Amino acid sequence: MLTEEKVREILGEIEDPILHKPLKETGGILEIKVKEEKNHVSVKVAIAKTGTAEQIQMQSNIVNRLKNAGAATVGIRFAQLPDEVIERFRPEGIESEFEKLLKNTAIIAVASGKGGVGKSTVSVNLAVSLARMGRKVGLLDADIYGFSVPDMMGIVDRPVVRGEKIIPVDRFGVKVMSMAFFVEDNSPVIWRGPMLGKMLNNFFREVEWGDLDYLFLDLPPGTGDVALDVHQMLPACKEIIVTTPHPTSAFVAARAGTMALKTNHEILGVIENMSYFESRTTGKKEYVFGKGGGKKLAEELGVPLLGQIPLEQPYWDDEEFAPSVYQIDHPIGKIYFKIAEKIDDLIMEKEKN
Ligand SMILES: Nc1ncnc2c1ncn2[C@@H]1O[C@H](COP(=O)(O)OP(=O)(O)OP(=O)(O)O)[C@@H](O)[C@H]1O
Repeated sequence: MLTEEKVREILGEIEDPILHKPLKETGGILEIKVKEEKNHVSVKVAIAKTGTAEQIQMQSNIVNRLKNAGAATVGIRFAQLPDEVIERFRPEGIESEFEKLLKNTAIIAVASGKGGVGKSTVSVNLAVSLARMGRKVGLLDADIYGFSVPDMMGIVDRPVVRGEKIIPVDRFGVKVMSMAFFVEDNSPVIWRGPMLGKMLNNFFREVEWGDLDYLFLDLPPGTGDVALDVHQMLPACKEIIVTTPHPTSAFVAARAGTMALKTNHEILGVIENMSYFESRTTGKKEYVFGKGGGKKLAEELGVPLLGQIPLEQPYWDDEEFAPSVYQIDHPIGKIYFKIAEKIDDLIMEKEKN
């Protein structure tokens, strides 16, 4: 008759197929139950990667060994080891999904000083424009309290969970993840700093982003905890600063820029939003929110002014309703496309050097 101790001893010697360490070292034995009357053993083990061919091999190895030791029947459940355990045991040369993402993807945080200047609108439209160019693009709505990306893109679907990973929602060819997907009925998120950092971490590590050329992060406005977390978590992250032409907006945005520079993050450039209103009938431009804020900010930070976006709403399209996505043939859609091309050139240039 098999005892729990004996089962533990047998399982303990079996190696995690990815980490090549025995389960007794990885802490991968989660549960052992022995039903004496039926001589049935059921176990739950955690391994570095579930759903692989190696898991199936390991499963038959466990069954064989336990049956050889006297079990009549064996039941096995698999779970995923926590990321921190995997990191501790990861053999040299094997990259985590997160490391791969950091290495192969241009991560671009879109920041602003003041709220309401159009940071989310800019993030969404840059992501969509790069996807229109044929790039593989992700967009993480890191504005955890003030999430708005899914609504702006007209997303009604919710992400699905596959294995241990969350699959982002695809919209206009962009893989989107947002806190909005995890709260009900637009209720407020009432969290403190550390929880926000943890959520951000989950968004990077537990979302199946796949291969991406670009991952845009729509940061919360200002220089708070989340912006700081992003800078610390993603050392290679680049930044785009959004401002309106108003001097105050540019003055406050400069602080977000300074924060990026102080934490050694490169700023790709400045985008001035709500730059002017252009009359359809006369073609006359009116500088409703003042003039020159974007140019001044770009000069101050020593970076290019990537573009100026006038005031206008997208065309409303009943079939593909997305309140803040400018169509490809919309005058503003064309401006975004040009800015996206500039960003792509800048990134390609840097890759070459
Ligand atoms: N160029 C534009 N023309 C007209 N409306 C615009 C333009 N850009 C943004 N808006 C509108 O301005 C409002 C604020 O934009 P958005 O939510 O993108 O700003 P934000 O800086 O991300 O705000 P928050 O601080 O809430 O994150 C939205 O209603 C948006 O539709």
